[in-house]
Amino acid sequence: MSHAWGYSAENGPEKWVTKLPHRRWVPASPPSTIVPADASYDAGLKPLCLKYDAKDCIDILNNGHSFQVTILTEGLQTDPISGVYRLKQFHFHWGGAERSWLRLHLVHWNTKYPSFGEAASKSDGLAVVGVFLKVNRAENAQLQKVLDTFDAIKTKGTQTTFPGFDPTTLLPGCLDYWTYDGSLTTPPLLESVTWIVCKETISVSPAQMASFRALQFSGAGEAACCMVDNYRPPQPLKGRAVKASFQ
Ligand SMILES: NS(=O)(=O)c1ccc2oc(=S)[nH]c2c1
Ligand SMILES: [Zn+2]
Repeated sequence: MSHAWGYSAENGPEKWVTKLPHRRWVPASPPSTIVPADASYDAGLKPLCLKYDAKDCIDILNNGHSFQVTILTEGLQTDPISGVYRLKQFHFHWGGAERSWLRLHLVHWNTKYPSFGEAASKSDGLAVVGVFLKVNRAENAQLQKVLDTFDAIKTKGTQTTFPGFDPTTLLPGCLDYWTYDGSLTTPPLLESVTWIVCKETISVSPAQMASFRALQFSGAGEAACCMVDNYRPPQPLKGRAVKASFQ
């Protein structure tokens, strides 16, 4: 596997900061769990309104860290921060003791900037909607459409078309959320993310969790390395305020 960043002991989160020599500190990315008592209700926060049109769904790619679905559609219409954000891609992270959790990240960029790349370097450039997924008996039928592509994207660098998928089908029914400023959870760890984390979770079955863990970090022809624990461990809030859209 390449010496680039990853999630192993050799190239994992403890080593990432060494790859960012210009950084004297490790930017705080979102804590993996939010302590509701630490959040303060903000009546000024707008309802989370997510509208995506599946007609421009592009493809699904195993990028060696996770898999990512790229969709070119309208994104957040209104949001806790001003401006219109466009969905760029969504992906997942998964792991934990007893293989117990997954995180969905819907990545949006502020269209006041000319591109995602430009936006990613600006403090108000990105908005990532996070949804926690819990493993229990229930199976999410819409999510299964994503998992049905896994045979075609088993190894790093493989991709396949993924037409007509609407990511809103993966969202919980209630869109109450917490929001706070943070960073990307993977290199380059840019501090350009407004995190918007849904209070409600969605469920996946153990069989669906096993499908995620059967993907591989490794490329075809390399020693197989299962894609597991592809997440950055929880980071301290470092004094960042967490606001809640609900009481
Ligand atoms: N995991 S995440 O913080 O949502 C996220 C979103 C977009 C990204 O683009 C690069 S490059 N790294 C990224 C990490
Ligand atoms: Zn992510």
